[in-house]
Amino acid sequence: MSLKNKSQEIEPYLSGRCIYLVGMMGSGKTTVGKVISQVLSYSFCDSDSLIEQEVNGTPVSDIFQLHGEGFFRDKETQILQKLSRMHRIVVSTGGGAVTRPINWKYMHSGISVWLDVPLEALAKRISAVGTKSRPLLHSDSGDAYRNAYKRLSTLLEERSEAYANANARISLQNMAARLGHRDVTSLSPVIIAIEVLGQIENYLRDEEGTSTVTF
Ligand SMILES: Nc1ncnc2c1ncn2[C@@H]1O[C@H](COP(=O)(O)OP(=O)(O)O)[C@@H](O)[C@H]1O
Ligand SMILES: O=C(O)C1=C[C@@H](OP(=O)(O)O)[C@@H](O)[C@H](O)C1
Ligand SMILES: [Mg+2]
Repeated sequence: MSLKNKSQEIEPYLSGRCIYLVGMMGSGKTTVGKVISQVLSYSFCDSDSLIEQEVNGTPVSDIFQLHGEGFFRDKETQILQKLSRMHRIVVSTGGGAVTRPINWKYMHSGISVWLDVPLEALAKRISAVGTKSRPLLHSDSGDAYRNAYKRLSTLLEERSEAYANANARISLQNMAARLGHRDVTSLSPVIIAIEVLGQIENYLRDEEGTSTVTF
Protein backbone atom coordinates (compact mmCIF):
# COMPACT_ATOMS: atom_id res chain seq x y z
CA MET A 1 0.00 0.00 0.00
CA SER A 2 1.26 3.52 -0.76
CA LEU A 3 2.26 5.97 1.98
CA LYS A 4 -0.61 8.29 1.02
CA ASN A 5 -3.23 5.52 1.11
CA LYS A 6 -1.93 4.21 4.44
CA SER A 7 -2.03 7.71 5.95
CA GLN A 8 -5.58 8.35 4.67
CA GLU A 9 -6.64 5.03 6.20
CA ILE A 10 -5.41 5.73 9.72
CA GLU A 11 -5.50 9.53 10.06
CA PRO A 12 -9.19 9.67 11.15
CA TYR A 13 -8.52 7.16 13.97
CA LEU A 14 -5.58 9.13 15.35
CA SER A 15 -8.06 11.77 16.64
CA GLY A 16 -5.27 14.34 16.33
CA ARG A 17 -2.95 12.58 18.77
CA CYS A 18 0.74 13.41 18.42
CA ILE A 19 3.16 10.76 17.17
CA TYR A 20 6.49 10.52 19.05
CA LEU A 21 9.43 8.83 17.33
CA VAL A 22 11.98 7.44 19.79
CA GLY A 23 15.25 5.64 19.13
CA MET A 24 19.02 5.90 19.25
CA MET A 25 21.05 8.69 17.65
CA GLY A 26 21.04 8.09 13.91
CA SER A 27 17.95 5.86 13.87
CA GLY A 28 16.18 8.22 11.47
CA LYS A 29 13.68 9.91 13.84
CA THR A 30 14.15 13.35 12.24
CA THR A 31 14.27 12.04 8.65
CA VAL A 32 11.31 9.64 8.91
CA GLY A 33 9.39 12.07 11.15
CA LYS A 34 9.36 14.71 8.41
CA VAL A 35 8.01 12.18 5.87
CA ILE A 36 5.18 11.09 8.19
CA SER A 37 4.21 14.64 9.16
CA GLN A 38 3.86 15.65 5.50
CA VAL A 39 1.63 12.75 4.53
CA LEU A 40 -0.61 13.12 7.62
CA SER A 41 -0.79 16.91 7.20
CA TYR A 42 0.64 17.11 10.73
CA SER A 43 3.18 19.66 11.89
CA PHE A 44 6.73 18.42 12.50
CA CYS A 45 8.77 19.21 15.61
CA ASP A 46 12.29 18.10 16.40
CA SER A 47 12.70 18.37 20.17
CA ASP A 48 16.40 19.18 19.82
CA SER A 49 15.59 22.14 17.56
CA LEU A 50 12.97 23.40 20.04
CA ILE A 51 15.53 23.18 22.86
CA GLU A 52 18.06 25.13 20.80
CA GLN A 53 15.41 27.82 20.16
CA GLU A 54 14.69 27.97 23.92
CA VAL A 55 18.40 28.60 24.56
CA ASN A 56 18.71 31.50 22.08
CA GLY A 57 19.71 29.28 19.16
CA THR A 58 22.59 27.64 21.03
CA PRO A 59 23.51 24.33 19.31
CA VAL A 60 22.94 21.14 21.34
CA SER A 61 26.69 20.49 21.50
CA ASP A 62 27.30 23.94 23.02
CA ILE A 63 24.41 23.49 25.48
CA PHE A 64 26.10 20.33 26.75
CA GLN A 65 29.45 22.14 26.98
CA LEU A 66 28.19 25.40 28.55
CA HIS A 67 25.37 24.15 30.78
CA GLY A 68 25.89 20.38 31.11
CA GLU A 69 23.69 17.39 30.25
CA GLY A 70 21.38 17.89 33.26
CA PHE A 71 20.36 21.33 31.99
CA PHE A 72 19.73 19.84 28.53
CA ARG A 73 17.58 17.04 29.99
CA ASP A 74 15.52 19.56 32.01
CA LYS A 75 14.87 21.56 28.84
CA GLU A 76 13.97 18.32 27.02
CA THR A 77 11.38 17.48 29.71
CA GLN A 78 9.92 21.02 29.57
CA ILE A 79 9.58 20.78 25.79
CA LEU A 80 7.88 17.36 25.98
CA GLN A 81 5.51 18.69 28.66
CA LYS A 82 4.50 21.58 26.36
CA LEU A 83 4.07 19.26 23.35
CA SER A 84 1.90 16.88 25.40
CA ARG A 85 -0.80 19.55 25.45
CA MET A 86 -0.77 19.96 21.65
CA HIS A 87 -2.25 18.01 18.75
CA ARG A 88 -1.44 16.94 15.19
CA ILE A 89 2.34 16.99 15.58
CA VAL A 90 4.95 14.37 14.64
CA VAL A 91 7.68 14.78 17.26
CA SER A 92 11.19 13.55 16.56
CA THR A 93 12.60 13.18 20.08
CA GLY A 94 16.28 13.20 21.02
CA GLY A 95 17.76 9.76 21.54
CA GLY A 96 17.98 10.19 25.32
CA ALA A 97 14.41 11.38 25.93
CA VAL A 98 13.41 7.83 26.97
CA THR A 99 15.81 7.89 29.94
CA ARG A 100 13.52 10.00 32.14
CA PRO A 101 10.25 8.31 33.25
CA ILE A 102 8.51 11.70 33.45
CA ASN A 103 9.08 12.09 29.71
CA TRP A 104 7.08 8.92 29.10
CA LYS A 105 4.17 10.48 31.00
CA TYR A 106 4.16 13.25 28.41
CA MET A 107 4.82 11.03 25.38
CA HIS A 108 1.99 8.70 26.39
CA SER A 109 -0.40 11.57 25.66
CA GLY A 110 0.25 10.52 22.05
CA ILE A 111 1.46 7.38 20.29
CA SER A 112 5.16 6.49 20.56
CA VAL A 113 7.08 4.43 18.02
CA TRP A 114 10.60 3.04 18.53
CA LEU A 115 12.80 2.97 15.42
CA ASP A 116 15.02 0.02 16.32
CA VAL A 117 18.03 0.09 13.98
CA PRO A 118 21.04 -2.27 14.12
CA LEU A 119 24.18 -0.79 15.70
CA GLU A 120 26.23 -1.27 12.53
CA ALA A 121 23.80 0.88 10.54
CA LEU A 122 23.68 3.53 13.29
CA ALA A 123 27.47 3.74 13.46
CA LYS A 124 27.74 3.89 9.65
CA ARG A 125 25.20 6.72 9.42
CA ILE A 126 26.70 8.68 12.33
CA SER A 127 30.28 8.32 11.10
CA ALA A 128 29.11 9.48 7.66
CA VAL A 129 27.64 12.74 9.01
CA GLY A 130 30.15 13.27 11.82
CA THR A 131 29.62 13.58 15.57
CA LYS A 132 30.07 17.35 16.01
CA SER A 133 26.34 17.80 16.65
CA ARG A 134 26.13 14.76 18.96
CA PRO A 135 28.27 15.52 22.03
CA LEU A 136 27.68 12.11 23.62
CA LEU A 137 29.35 10.49 20.62
CA HIS A 138 31.95 13.11 19.79
CA SER A 139 35.58 12.06 19.66
CA ASP A 140 38.39 13.91 17.93
CA SER A 141 40.67 11.02 17.17
CA GLY A 142 40.64 7.42 16.03
CA ASP A 143 38.41 5.55 13.63
CA ALA A 144 35.04 7.37 13.46
CA TYR A 145 33.02 4.19 12.80
CA ARG A 146 34.65 2.18 15.60
CA ASN A 147 34.33 5.06 18.08
CA ALA A 148 30.67 5.57 17.19
CA TYR A 149 29.93 1.83 17.34
CA LYS A 150 31.52 1.47 20.79
CA ARG A 151 29.73 4.45 22.28
CA LEU A 152 26.37 3.59 20.69
CA SER A 153 26.68 0.01 21.93
CA THR A 154 27.12 1.20 25.54
CA LEU A 155 24.21 3.64 25.27
CA LEU A 156 21.92 1.02 23.70
CA GLU A 157 22.71 -1.42 26.51
CA GLU A 158 21.74 1.24 29.06
CA ARG A 159 18.59 2.27 27.21
CA SER A 160 17.02 -0.66 25.35
CA GLU A 161 14.58 -1.38 28.20
CA ALA A 162 13.49 2.26 28.16
CA TYR A 163 12.89 2.24 24.39
CA ALA A 164 10.68 -0.82 24.84
CA ASN A 165 8.12 1.40 26.65
CA ALA A 166 7.07 2.69 23.22
CA ASN A 167 3.58 1.77 21.99
CA ALA A 168 5.05 0.25 18.83
CA ARG A 169 8.48 -0.96 17.66
CA ILE A 170 9.87 -0.97 14.14
CA SER A 171 12.71 -3.47 13.89
CA LEU A 172 14.56 -2.58 10.71
CA GLN A 173 16.36 -5.93 10.97
CA ASN A 174 13.02 -7.81 10.87
CA MET A 175 11.71 -5.52 8.13
CA ALA A 176 14.76 -6.20 5.92
CA ALA A 177 14.44 -9.97 6.44
CA ARG A 178 10.71 -9.91 5.68
CA LEU A 179 11.31 -7.93 2.49
CA GLY A 180 14.16 -10.19 1.41
CA HIS A 181 16.91 -7.60 1.79
CA ARG A 182 20.42 -8.59 2.92
CA ASP A 183 20.60 -5.64 5.33
CA VAL A 184 18.76 -2.46 6.34
CA THR A 185 20.56 -0.12 3.92
CA SER A 186 17.85 -0.79 1.29
CA LEU A 187 15.10 0.48 3.62
CA SER A 188 14.29 4.04 2.49
CA PRO A 189 12.71 6.65 4.82
CA VAL A 190 9.43 6.28 2.86
CA ILE A 191 9.33 2.49 3.24
CA ILE A 192 10.00 2.91 6.96
CA ALA A 193 7.31 5.60 7.21
CA ILE A 194 4.76 3.17 5.69
CA GLU A 195 5.82 0.57 8.26
CA VAL A 196 5.46 3.10 11.09
CA LEU A 197 1.91 3.91 9.99
CA GLY A 198 1.16 0.19 9.70
CA GLN A 199 2.36 -0.43 13.27
CA ILE A 200 0.34 2.55 14.50
CA GLU A 201 -2.71 1.00 12.81
CA ASN A 202 -2.07 -2.27 14.68
CA TYR A 203 -1.70 -0.34 17.93
CA LEU A 204 -5.01 1.50 17.34
CA ARG A 205 -6.76 -1.83 16.64
CA ASP A 206 -5.39 -3.35 19.84
CA GLU A 207 -6.15 -0.20 21.85
CA GLU A 208 -9.78 0.05 20.69
CA GLY A 209 -10.43 -3.65 20.15
CA THR A 210 -11.69 -4.59 16.67
CA SER A 211 -15.34 -4.28 17.84
CA THR A 212 -15.43 -0.49 17.80
CA VAL A 213 -12.81 0.36 15.18
CA THR A 214 -13.06 -1.15 11.73
CA PHE A 215 -10.44 -0.08 9.24
N1 LIG B 1 16.29 5.05 6.06
C1 LIG B 1 17.49 5.64 5.99
N2 LIG B 1 18.42 5.16 5.14
C2 LIG B 1 19.65 5.72 5.07
N3 LIG B 1 20.06 6.78 5.80
C3 LIG B 1 19.17 7.30 6.67
C4 LIG B 1 17.85 6.78 6.82
N4 LIG B 1 17.20 7.51 7.76
C5 LIG B 1 18.08 8.45 8.17
N5 LIG B 1 19.26 8.33 7.51
C6 LIG B 1 20.46 9.18 7.69
O1 LIG B 1 20.97 8.91 8.97
C7 LIG B 1 21.43 10.14 9.59
C8 LIG B 1 20.67 10.33 10.89
O2 LIG B 1 19.30 10.53 10.58
P1 LIG B 1 18.39 11.41 11.58
O3 LIG B 1 17.04 11.47 10.99
O4 LIG B 1 19.10 12.67 11.94
O5 LIG B 1 18.39 10.46 12.87
P2 LIG B 1 18.00 10.81 14.40
O6 LIG B 1 17.14 12.05 14.39
O7 LIG B 1 17.29 9.59 14.88
O8 LIG B 1 19.30 11.04 15.09
C9 LIG B 1 21.17 11.25 8.60
O9 LIG B 1 22.38 11.51 7.87
C10 LIG B 1 20.13 10.66 7.66
O10 LIG B 1 20.23 11.19 6.35
O1 LIG C 1 20.94 10.08 22.60
C1 LIG C 1 21.09 11.16 23.23
O2 LIG C 1 21.26 11.24 24.48
C2 LIG C 1 21.02 12.43 22.44
C3 LIG C 1 20.53 12.41 21.16
C4 LIG C 1 20.48 13.64 20.32
O3 LIG C 1 19.38 13.63 19.40
P1 LIG C 1 19.34 12.62 18.11
O4 LIG C 1 18.85 11.29 18.61
O5 LIG C 1 18.40 13.26 17.14
O6 LIG C 1 20.75 12.55 17.60
C5 LIG C 1 20.38 14.88 21.18
O7 LIG C 1 19.13 14.91 21.85
C6 LIG C 1 21.51 14.90 22.21
O8 LIG C 1 22.75 14.92 21.51
C7 LIG C 1 21.45 13.68 23.12
MG1 LIG D 1 17.22 13.83 15.40
